[in-house]
Amino acid sequence: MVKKIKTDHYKCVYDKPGRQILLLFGTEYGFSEEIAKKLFDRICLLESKNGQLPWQPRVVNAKQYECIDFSREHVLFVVISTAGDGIPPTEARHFSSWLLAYSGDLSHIKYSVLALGDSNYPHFCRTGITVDRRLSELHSQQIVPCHKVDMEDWDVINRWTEQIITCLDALTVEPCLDYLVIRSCDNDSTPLRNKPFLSRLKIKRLLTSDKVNHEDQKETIHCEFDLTGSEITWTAGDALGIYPENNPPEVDHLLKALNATGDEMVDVPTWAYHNKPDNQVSLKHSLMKYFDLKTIRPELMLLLQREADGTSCQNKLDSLLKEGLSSKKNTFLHEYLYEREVADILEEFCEVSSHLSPLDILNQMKGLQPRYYSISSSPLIDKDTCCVTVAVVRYITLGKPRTGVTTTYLQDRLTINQSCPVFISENPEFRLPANTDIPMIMIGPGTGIAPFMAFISERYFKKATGINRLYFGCRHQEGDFLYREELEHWAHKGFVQLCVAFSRDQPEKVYVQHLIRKDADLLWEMINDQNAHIYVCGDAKHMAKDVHKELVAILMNKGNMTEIEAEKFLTELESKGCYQKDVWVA
Ligand SMILES: Cc1cc2nc3c(=O)[nH]c(=O)nc-3n(C[C@H](O)[C@H](O)[C@H](O)COP(=O)(O)O)c2cc1C
Repeated sequence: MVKKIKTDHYKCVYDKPGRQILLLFGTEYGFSEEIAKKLFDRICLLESKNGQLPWQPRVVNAKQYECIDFSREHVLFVVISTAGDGIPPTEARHFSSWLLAYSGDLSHIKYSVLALGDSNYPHFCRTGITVDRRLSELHSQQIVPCHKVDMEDWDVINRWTEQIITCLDALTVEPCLDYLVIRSCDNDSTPLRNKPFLSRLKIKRLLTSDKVNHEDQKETIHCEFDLTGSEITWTAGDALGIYPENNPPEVDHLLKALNATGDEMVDVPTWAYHNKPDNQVSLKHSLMKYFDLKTIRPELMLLLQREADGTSCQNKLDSLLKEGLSSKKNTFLHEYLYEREVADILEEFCEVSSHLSPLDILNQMKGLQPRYYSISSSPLIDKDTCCVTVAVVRYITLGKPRTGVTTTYLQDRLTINQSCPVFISENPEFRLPANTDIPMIMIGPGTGIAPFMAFISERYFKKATGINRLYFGCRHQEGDFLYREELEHWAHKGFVQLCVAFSRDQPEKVYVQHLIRKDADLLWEMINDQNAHIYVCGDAKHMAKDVHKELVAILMNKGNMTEIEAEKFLTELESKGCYQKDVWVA
């Protein structure tokens, strides 16, 4: 059986005049690209009315914005996410800076922006909002209001898409011959998300103890990747993107649920790294490398529902989908999906899924995305070795053991001297102070310690004289005190002021924010008199918020500020780069 799945028709070249549309995406994790391509497909389905020439959508990655002649573009749809602590995705940063600095007239452009984000982060959808505002300042005409998407809220995405489709119906655009040639400017040799470097795993070591037997024992590893021969450069504070492979028994399980052998040949999907057009691989290979077996897209449920007419699955599917696809409005569906993987769903609704072809199902599956880990080593010390700190994810849902894809790939499957695709994700808003005398307050519990290992080793290497005060937190002193030896060595030398919160070694929980509260006088002096830089790394949802609250309390109590003044003070520190965060939502 040889069938096509999603050939790369997105790279099409138009050789006849038409009405052109630019679909520009800026992505860190691939979702913006997926939506831009969906909009492309939707536009392609539009029929021309009254003898008008067809629409000619072109999907372009914002990293290639230099190929675009904006004076020749008339219809622009931007799909862009926000990354880091409210910054544009790595590959869209030059575009974003260019747009902010551009002072020409873009009044001929009709546009709309879809801003992707996650409301758990303080700067929700900041990049999309900024792009929307800037286009409006440059006198472009907004034809559909900017929509903000909270995580994967398909209700909002579909609403935006449909508004665009309706708008296009009434839009008059002068047809012309397409000028856009993308490939000519895609000559950057630096390994990036879609062009990773195959890096050898040199060292892997367990950072947590396998001797003590706590019930809540963590499993965290340190991995060292060899970058020799790559053109990769990085700065302390950046992250390493790693492409994992799925677990073979889980792939076999899914193949069984798909009624496939795995030997069927399929096209390499369009999002695959090292994508060669018209390349074919076995279905098993494709599932190993390119598909997310864990996340169930609501579209898969819709597909099953469409096919469920008259079967015993119909009621269940109808009730799951009754409130729509939105994660906000249909928590019932999303909680249900959260506990399951693709194979579970296919098995549960096998009466329907057994009538679908593997390709029907594959076309509703999410692409396997790279995962990002803050780099825990400094390039000044060894530019060819890039280290990461990874907490291995294992959990149980519905009585079945589940695993995090990349974390167990690194721990259980990738062996020493084997290679995997990696690339750098820059984090320009998380940087050491240029002046080595500046004191630093670093707050990084758990794997949040990673970039501080890079920061401290770099400052140690440079013989920096500024104070390095580190707040680290873990569950148990004997168990998950990550990099204990290195940290205690630096502390012993007086280079690091080490403050550790062991949350579960006593009846009452102690976290980093509690230590910060106790050090209020000292921290106020460091911030107010010594212009210390504050760094926070780790969980955005709880830890970073609690630490922020504690900093506000210090400014109020020790600096006699009102809450509003304290918040303003921290915002100013943030805008001067003196309060930086590298946070994530687990
Ligand atoms: C490390 C990290 C940082 C993020 N920072 C923000 C943020 O500051 N503001 C926001 O609204 N969303 C933030 N997000 C959420 C992403 O914007 C959201 O997941 C989006 O759907 C990703 O789209 P993409 O795959 O096209 O990059 C962050 C996500 C991650 C993993």
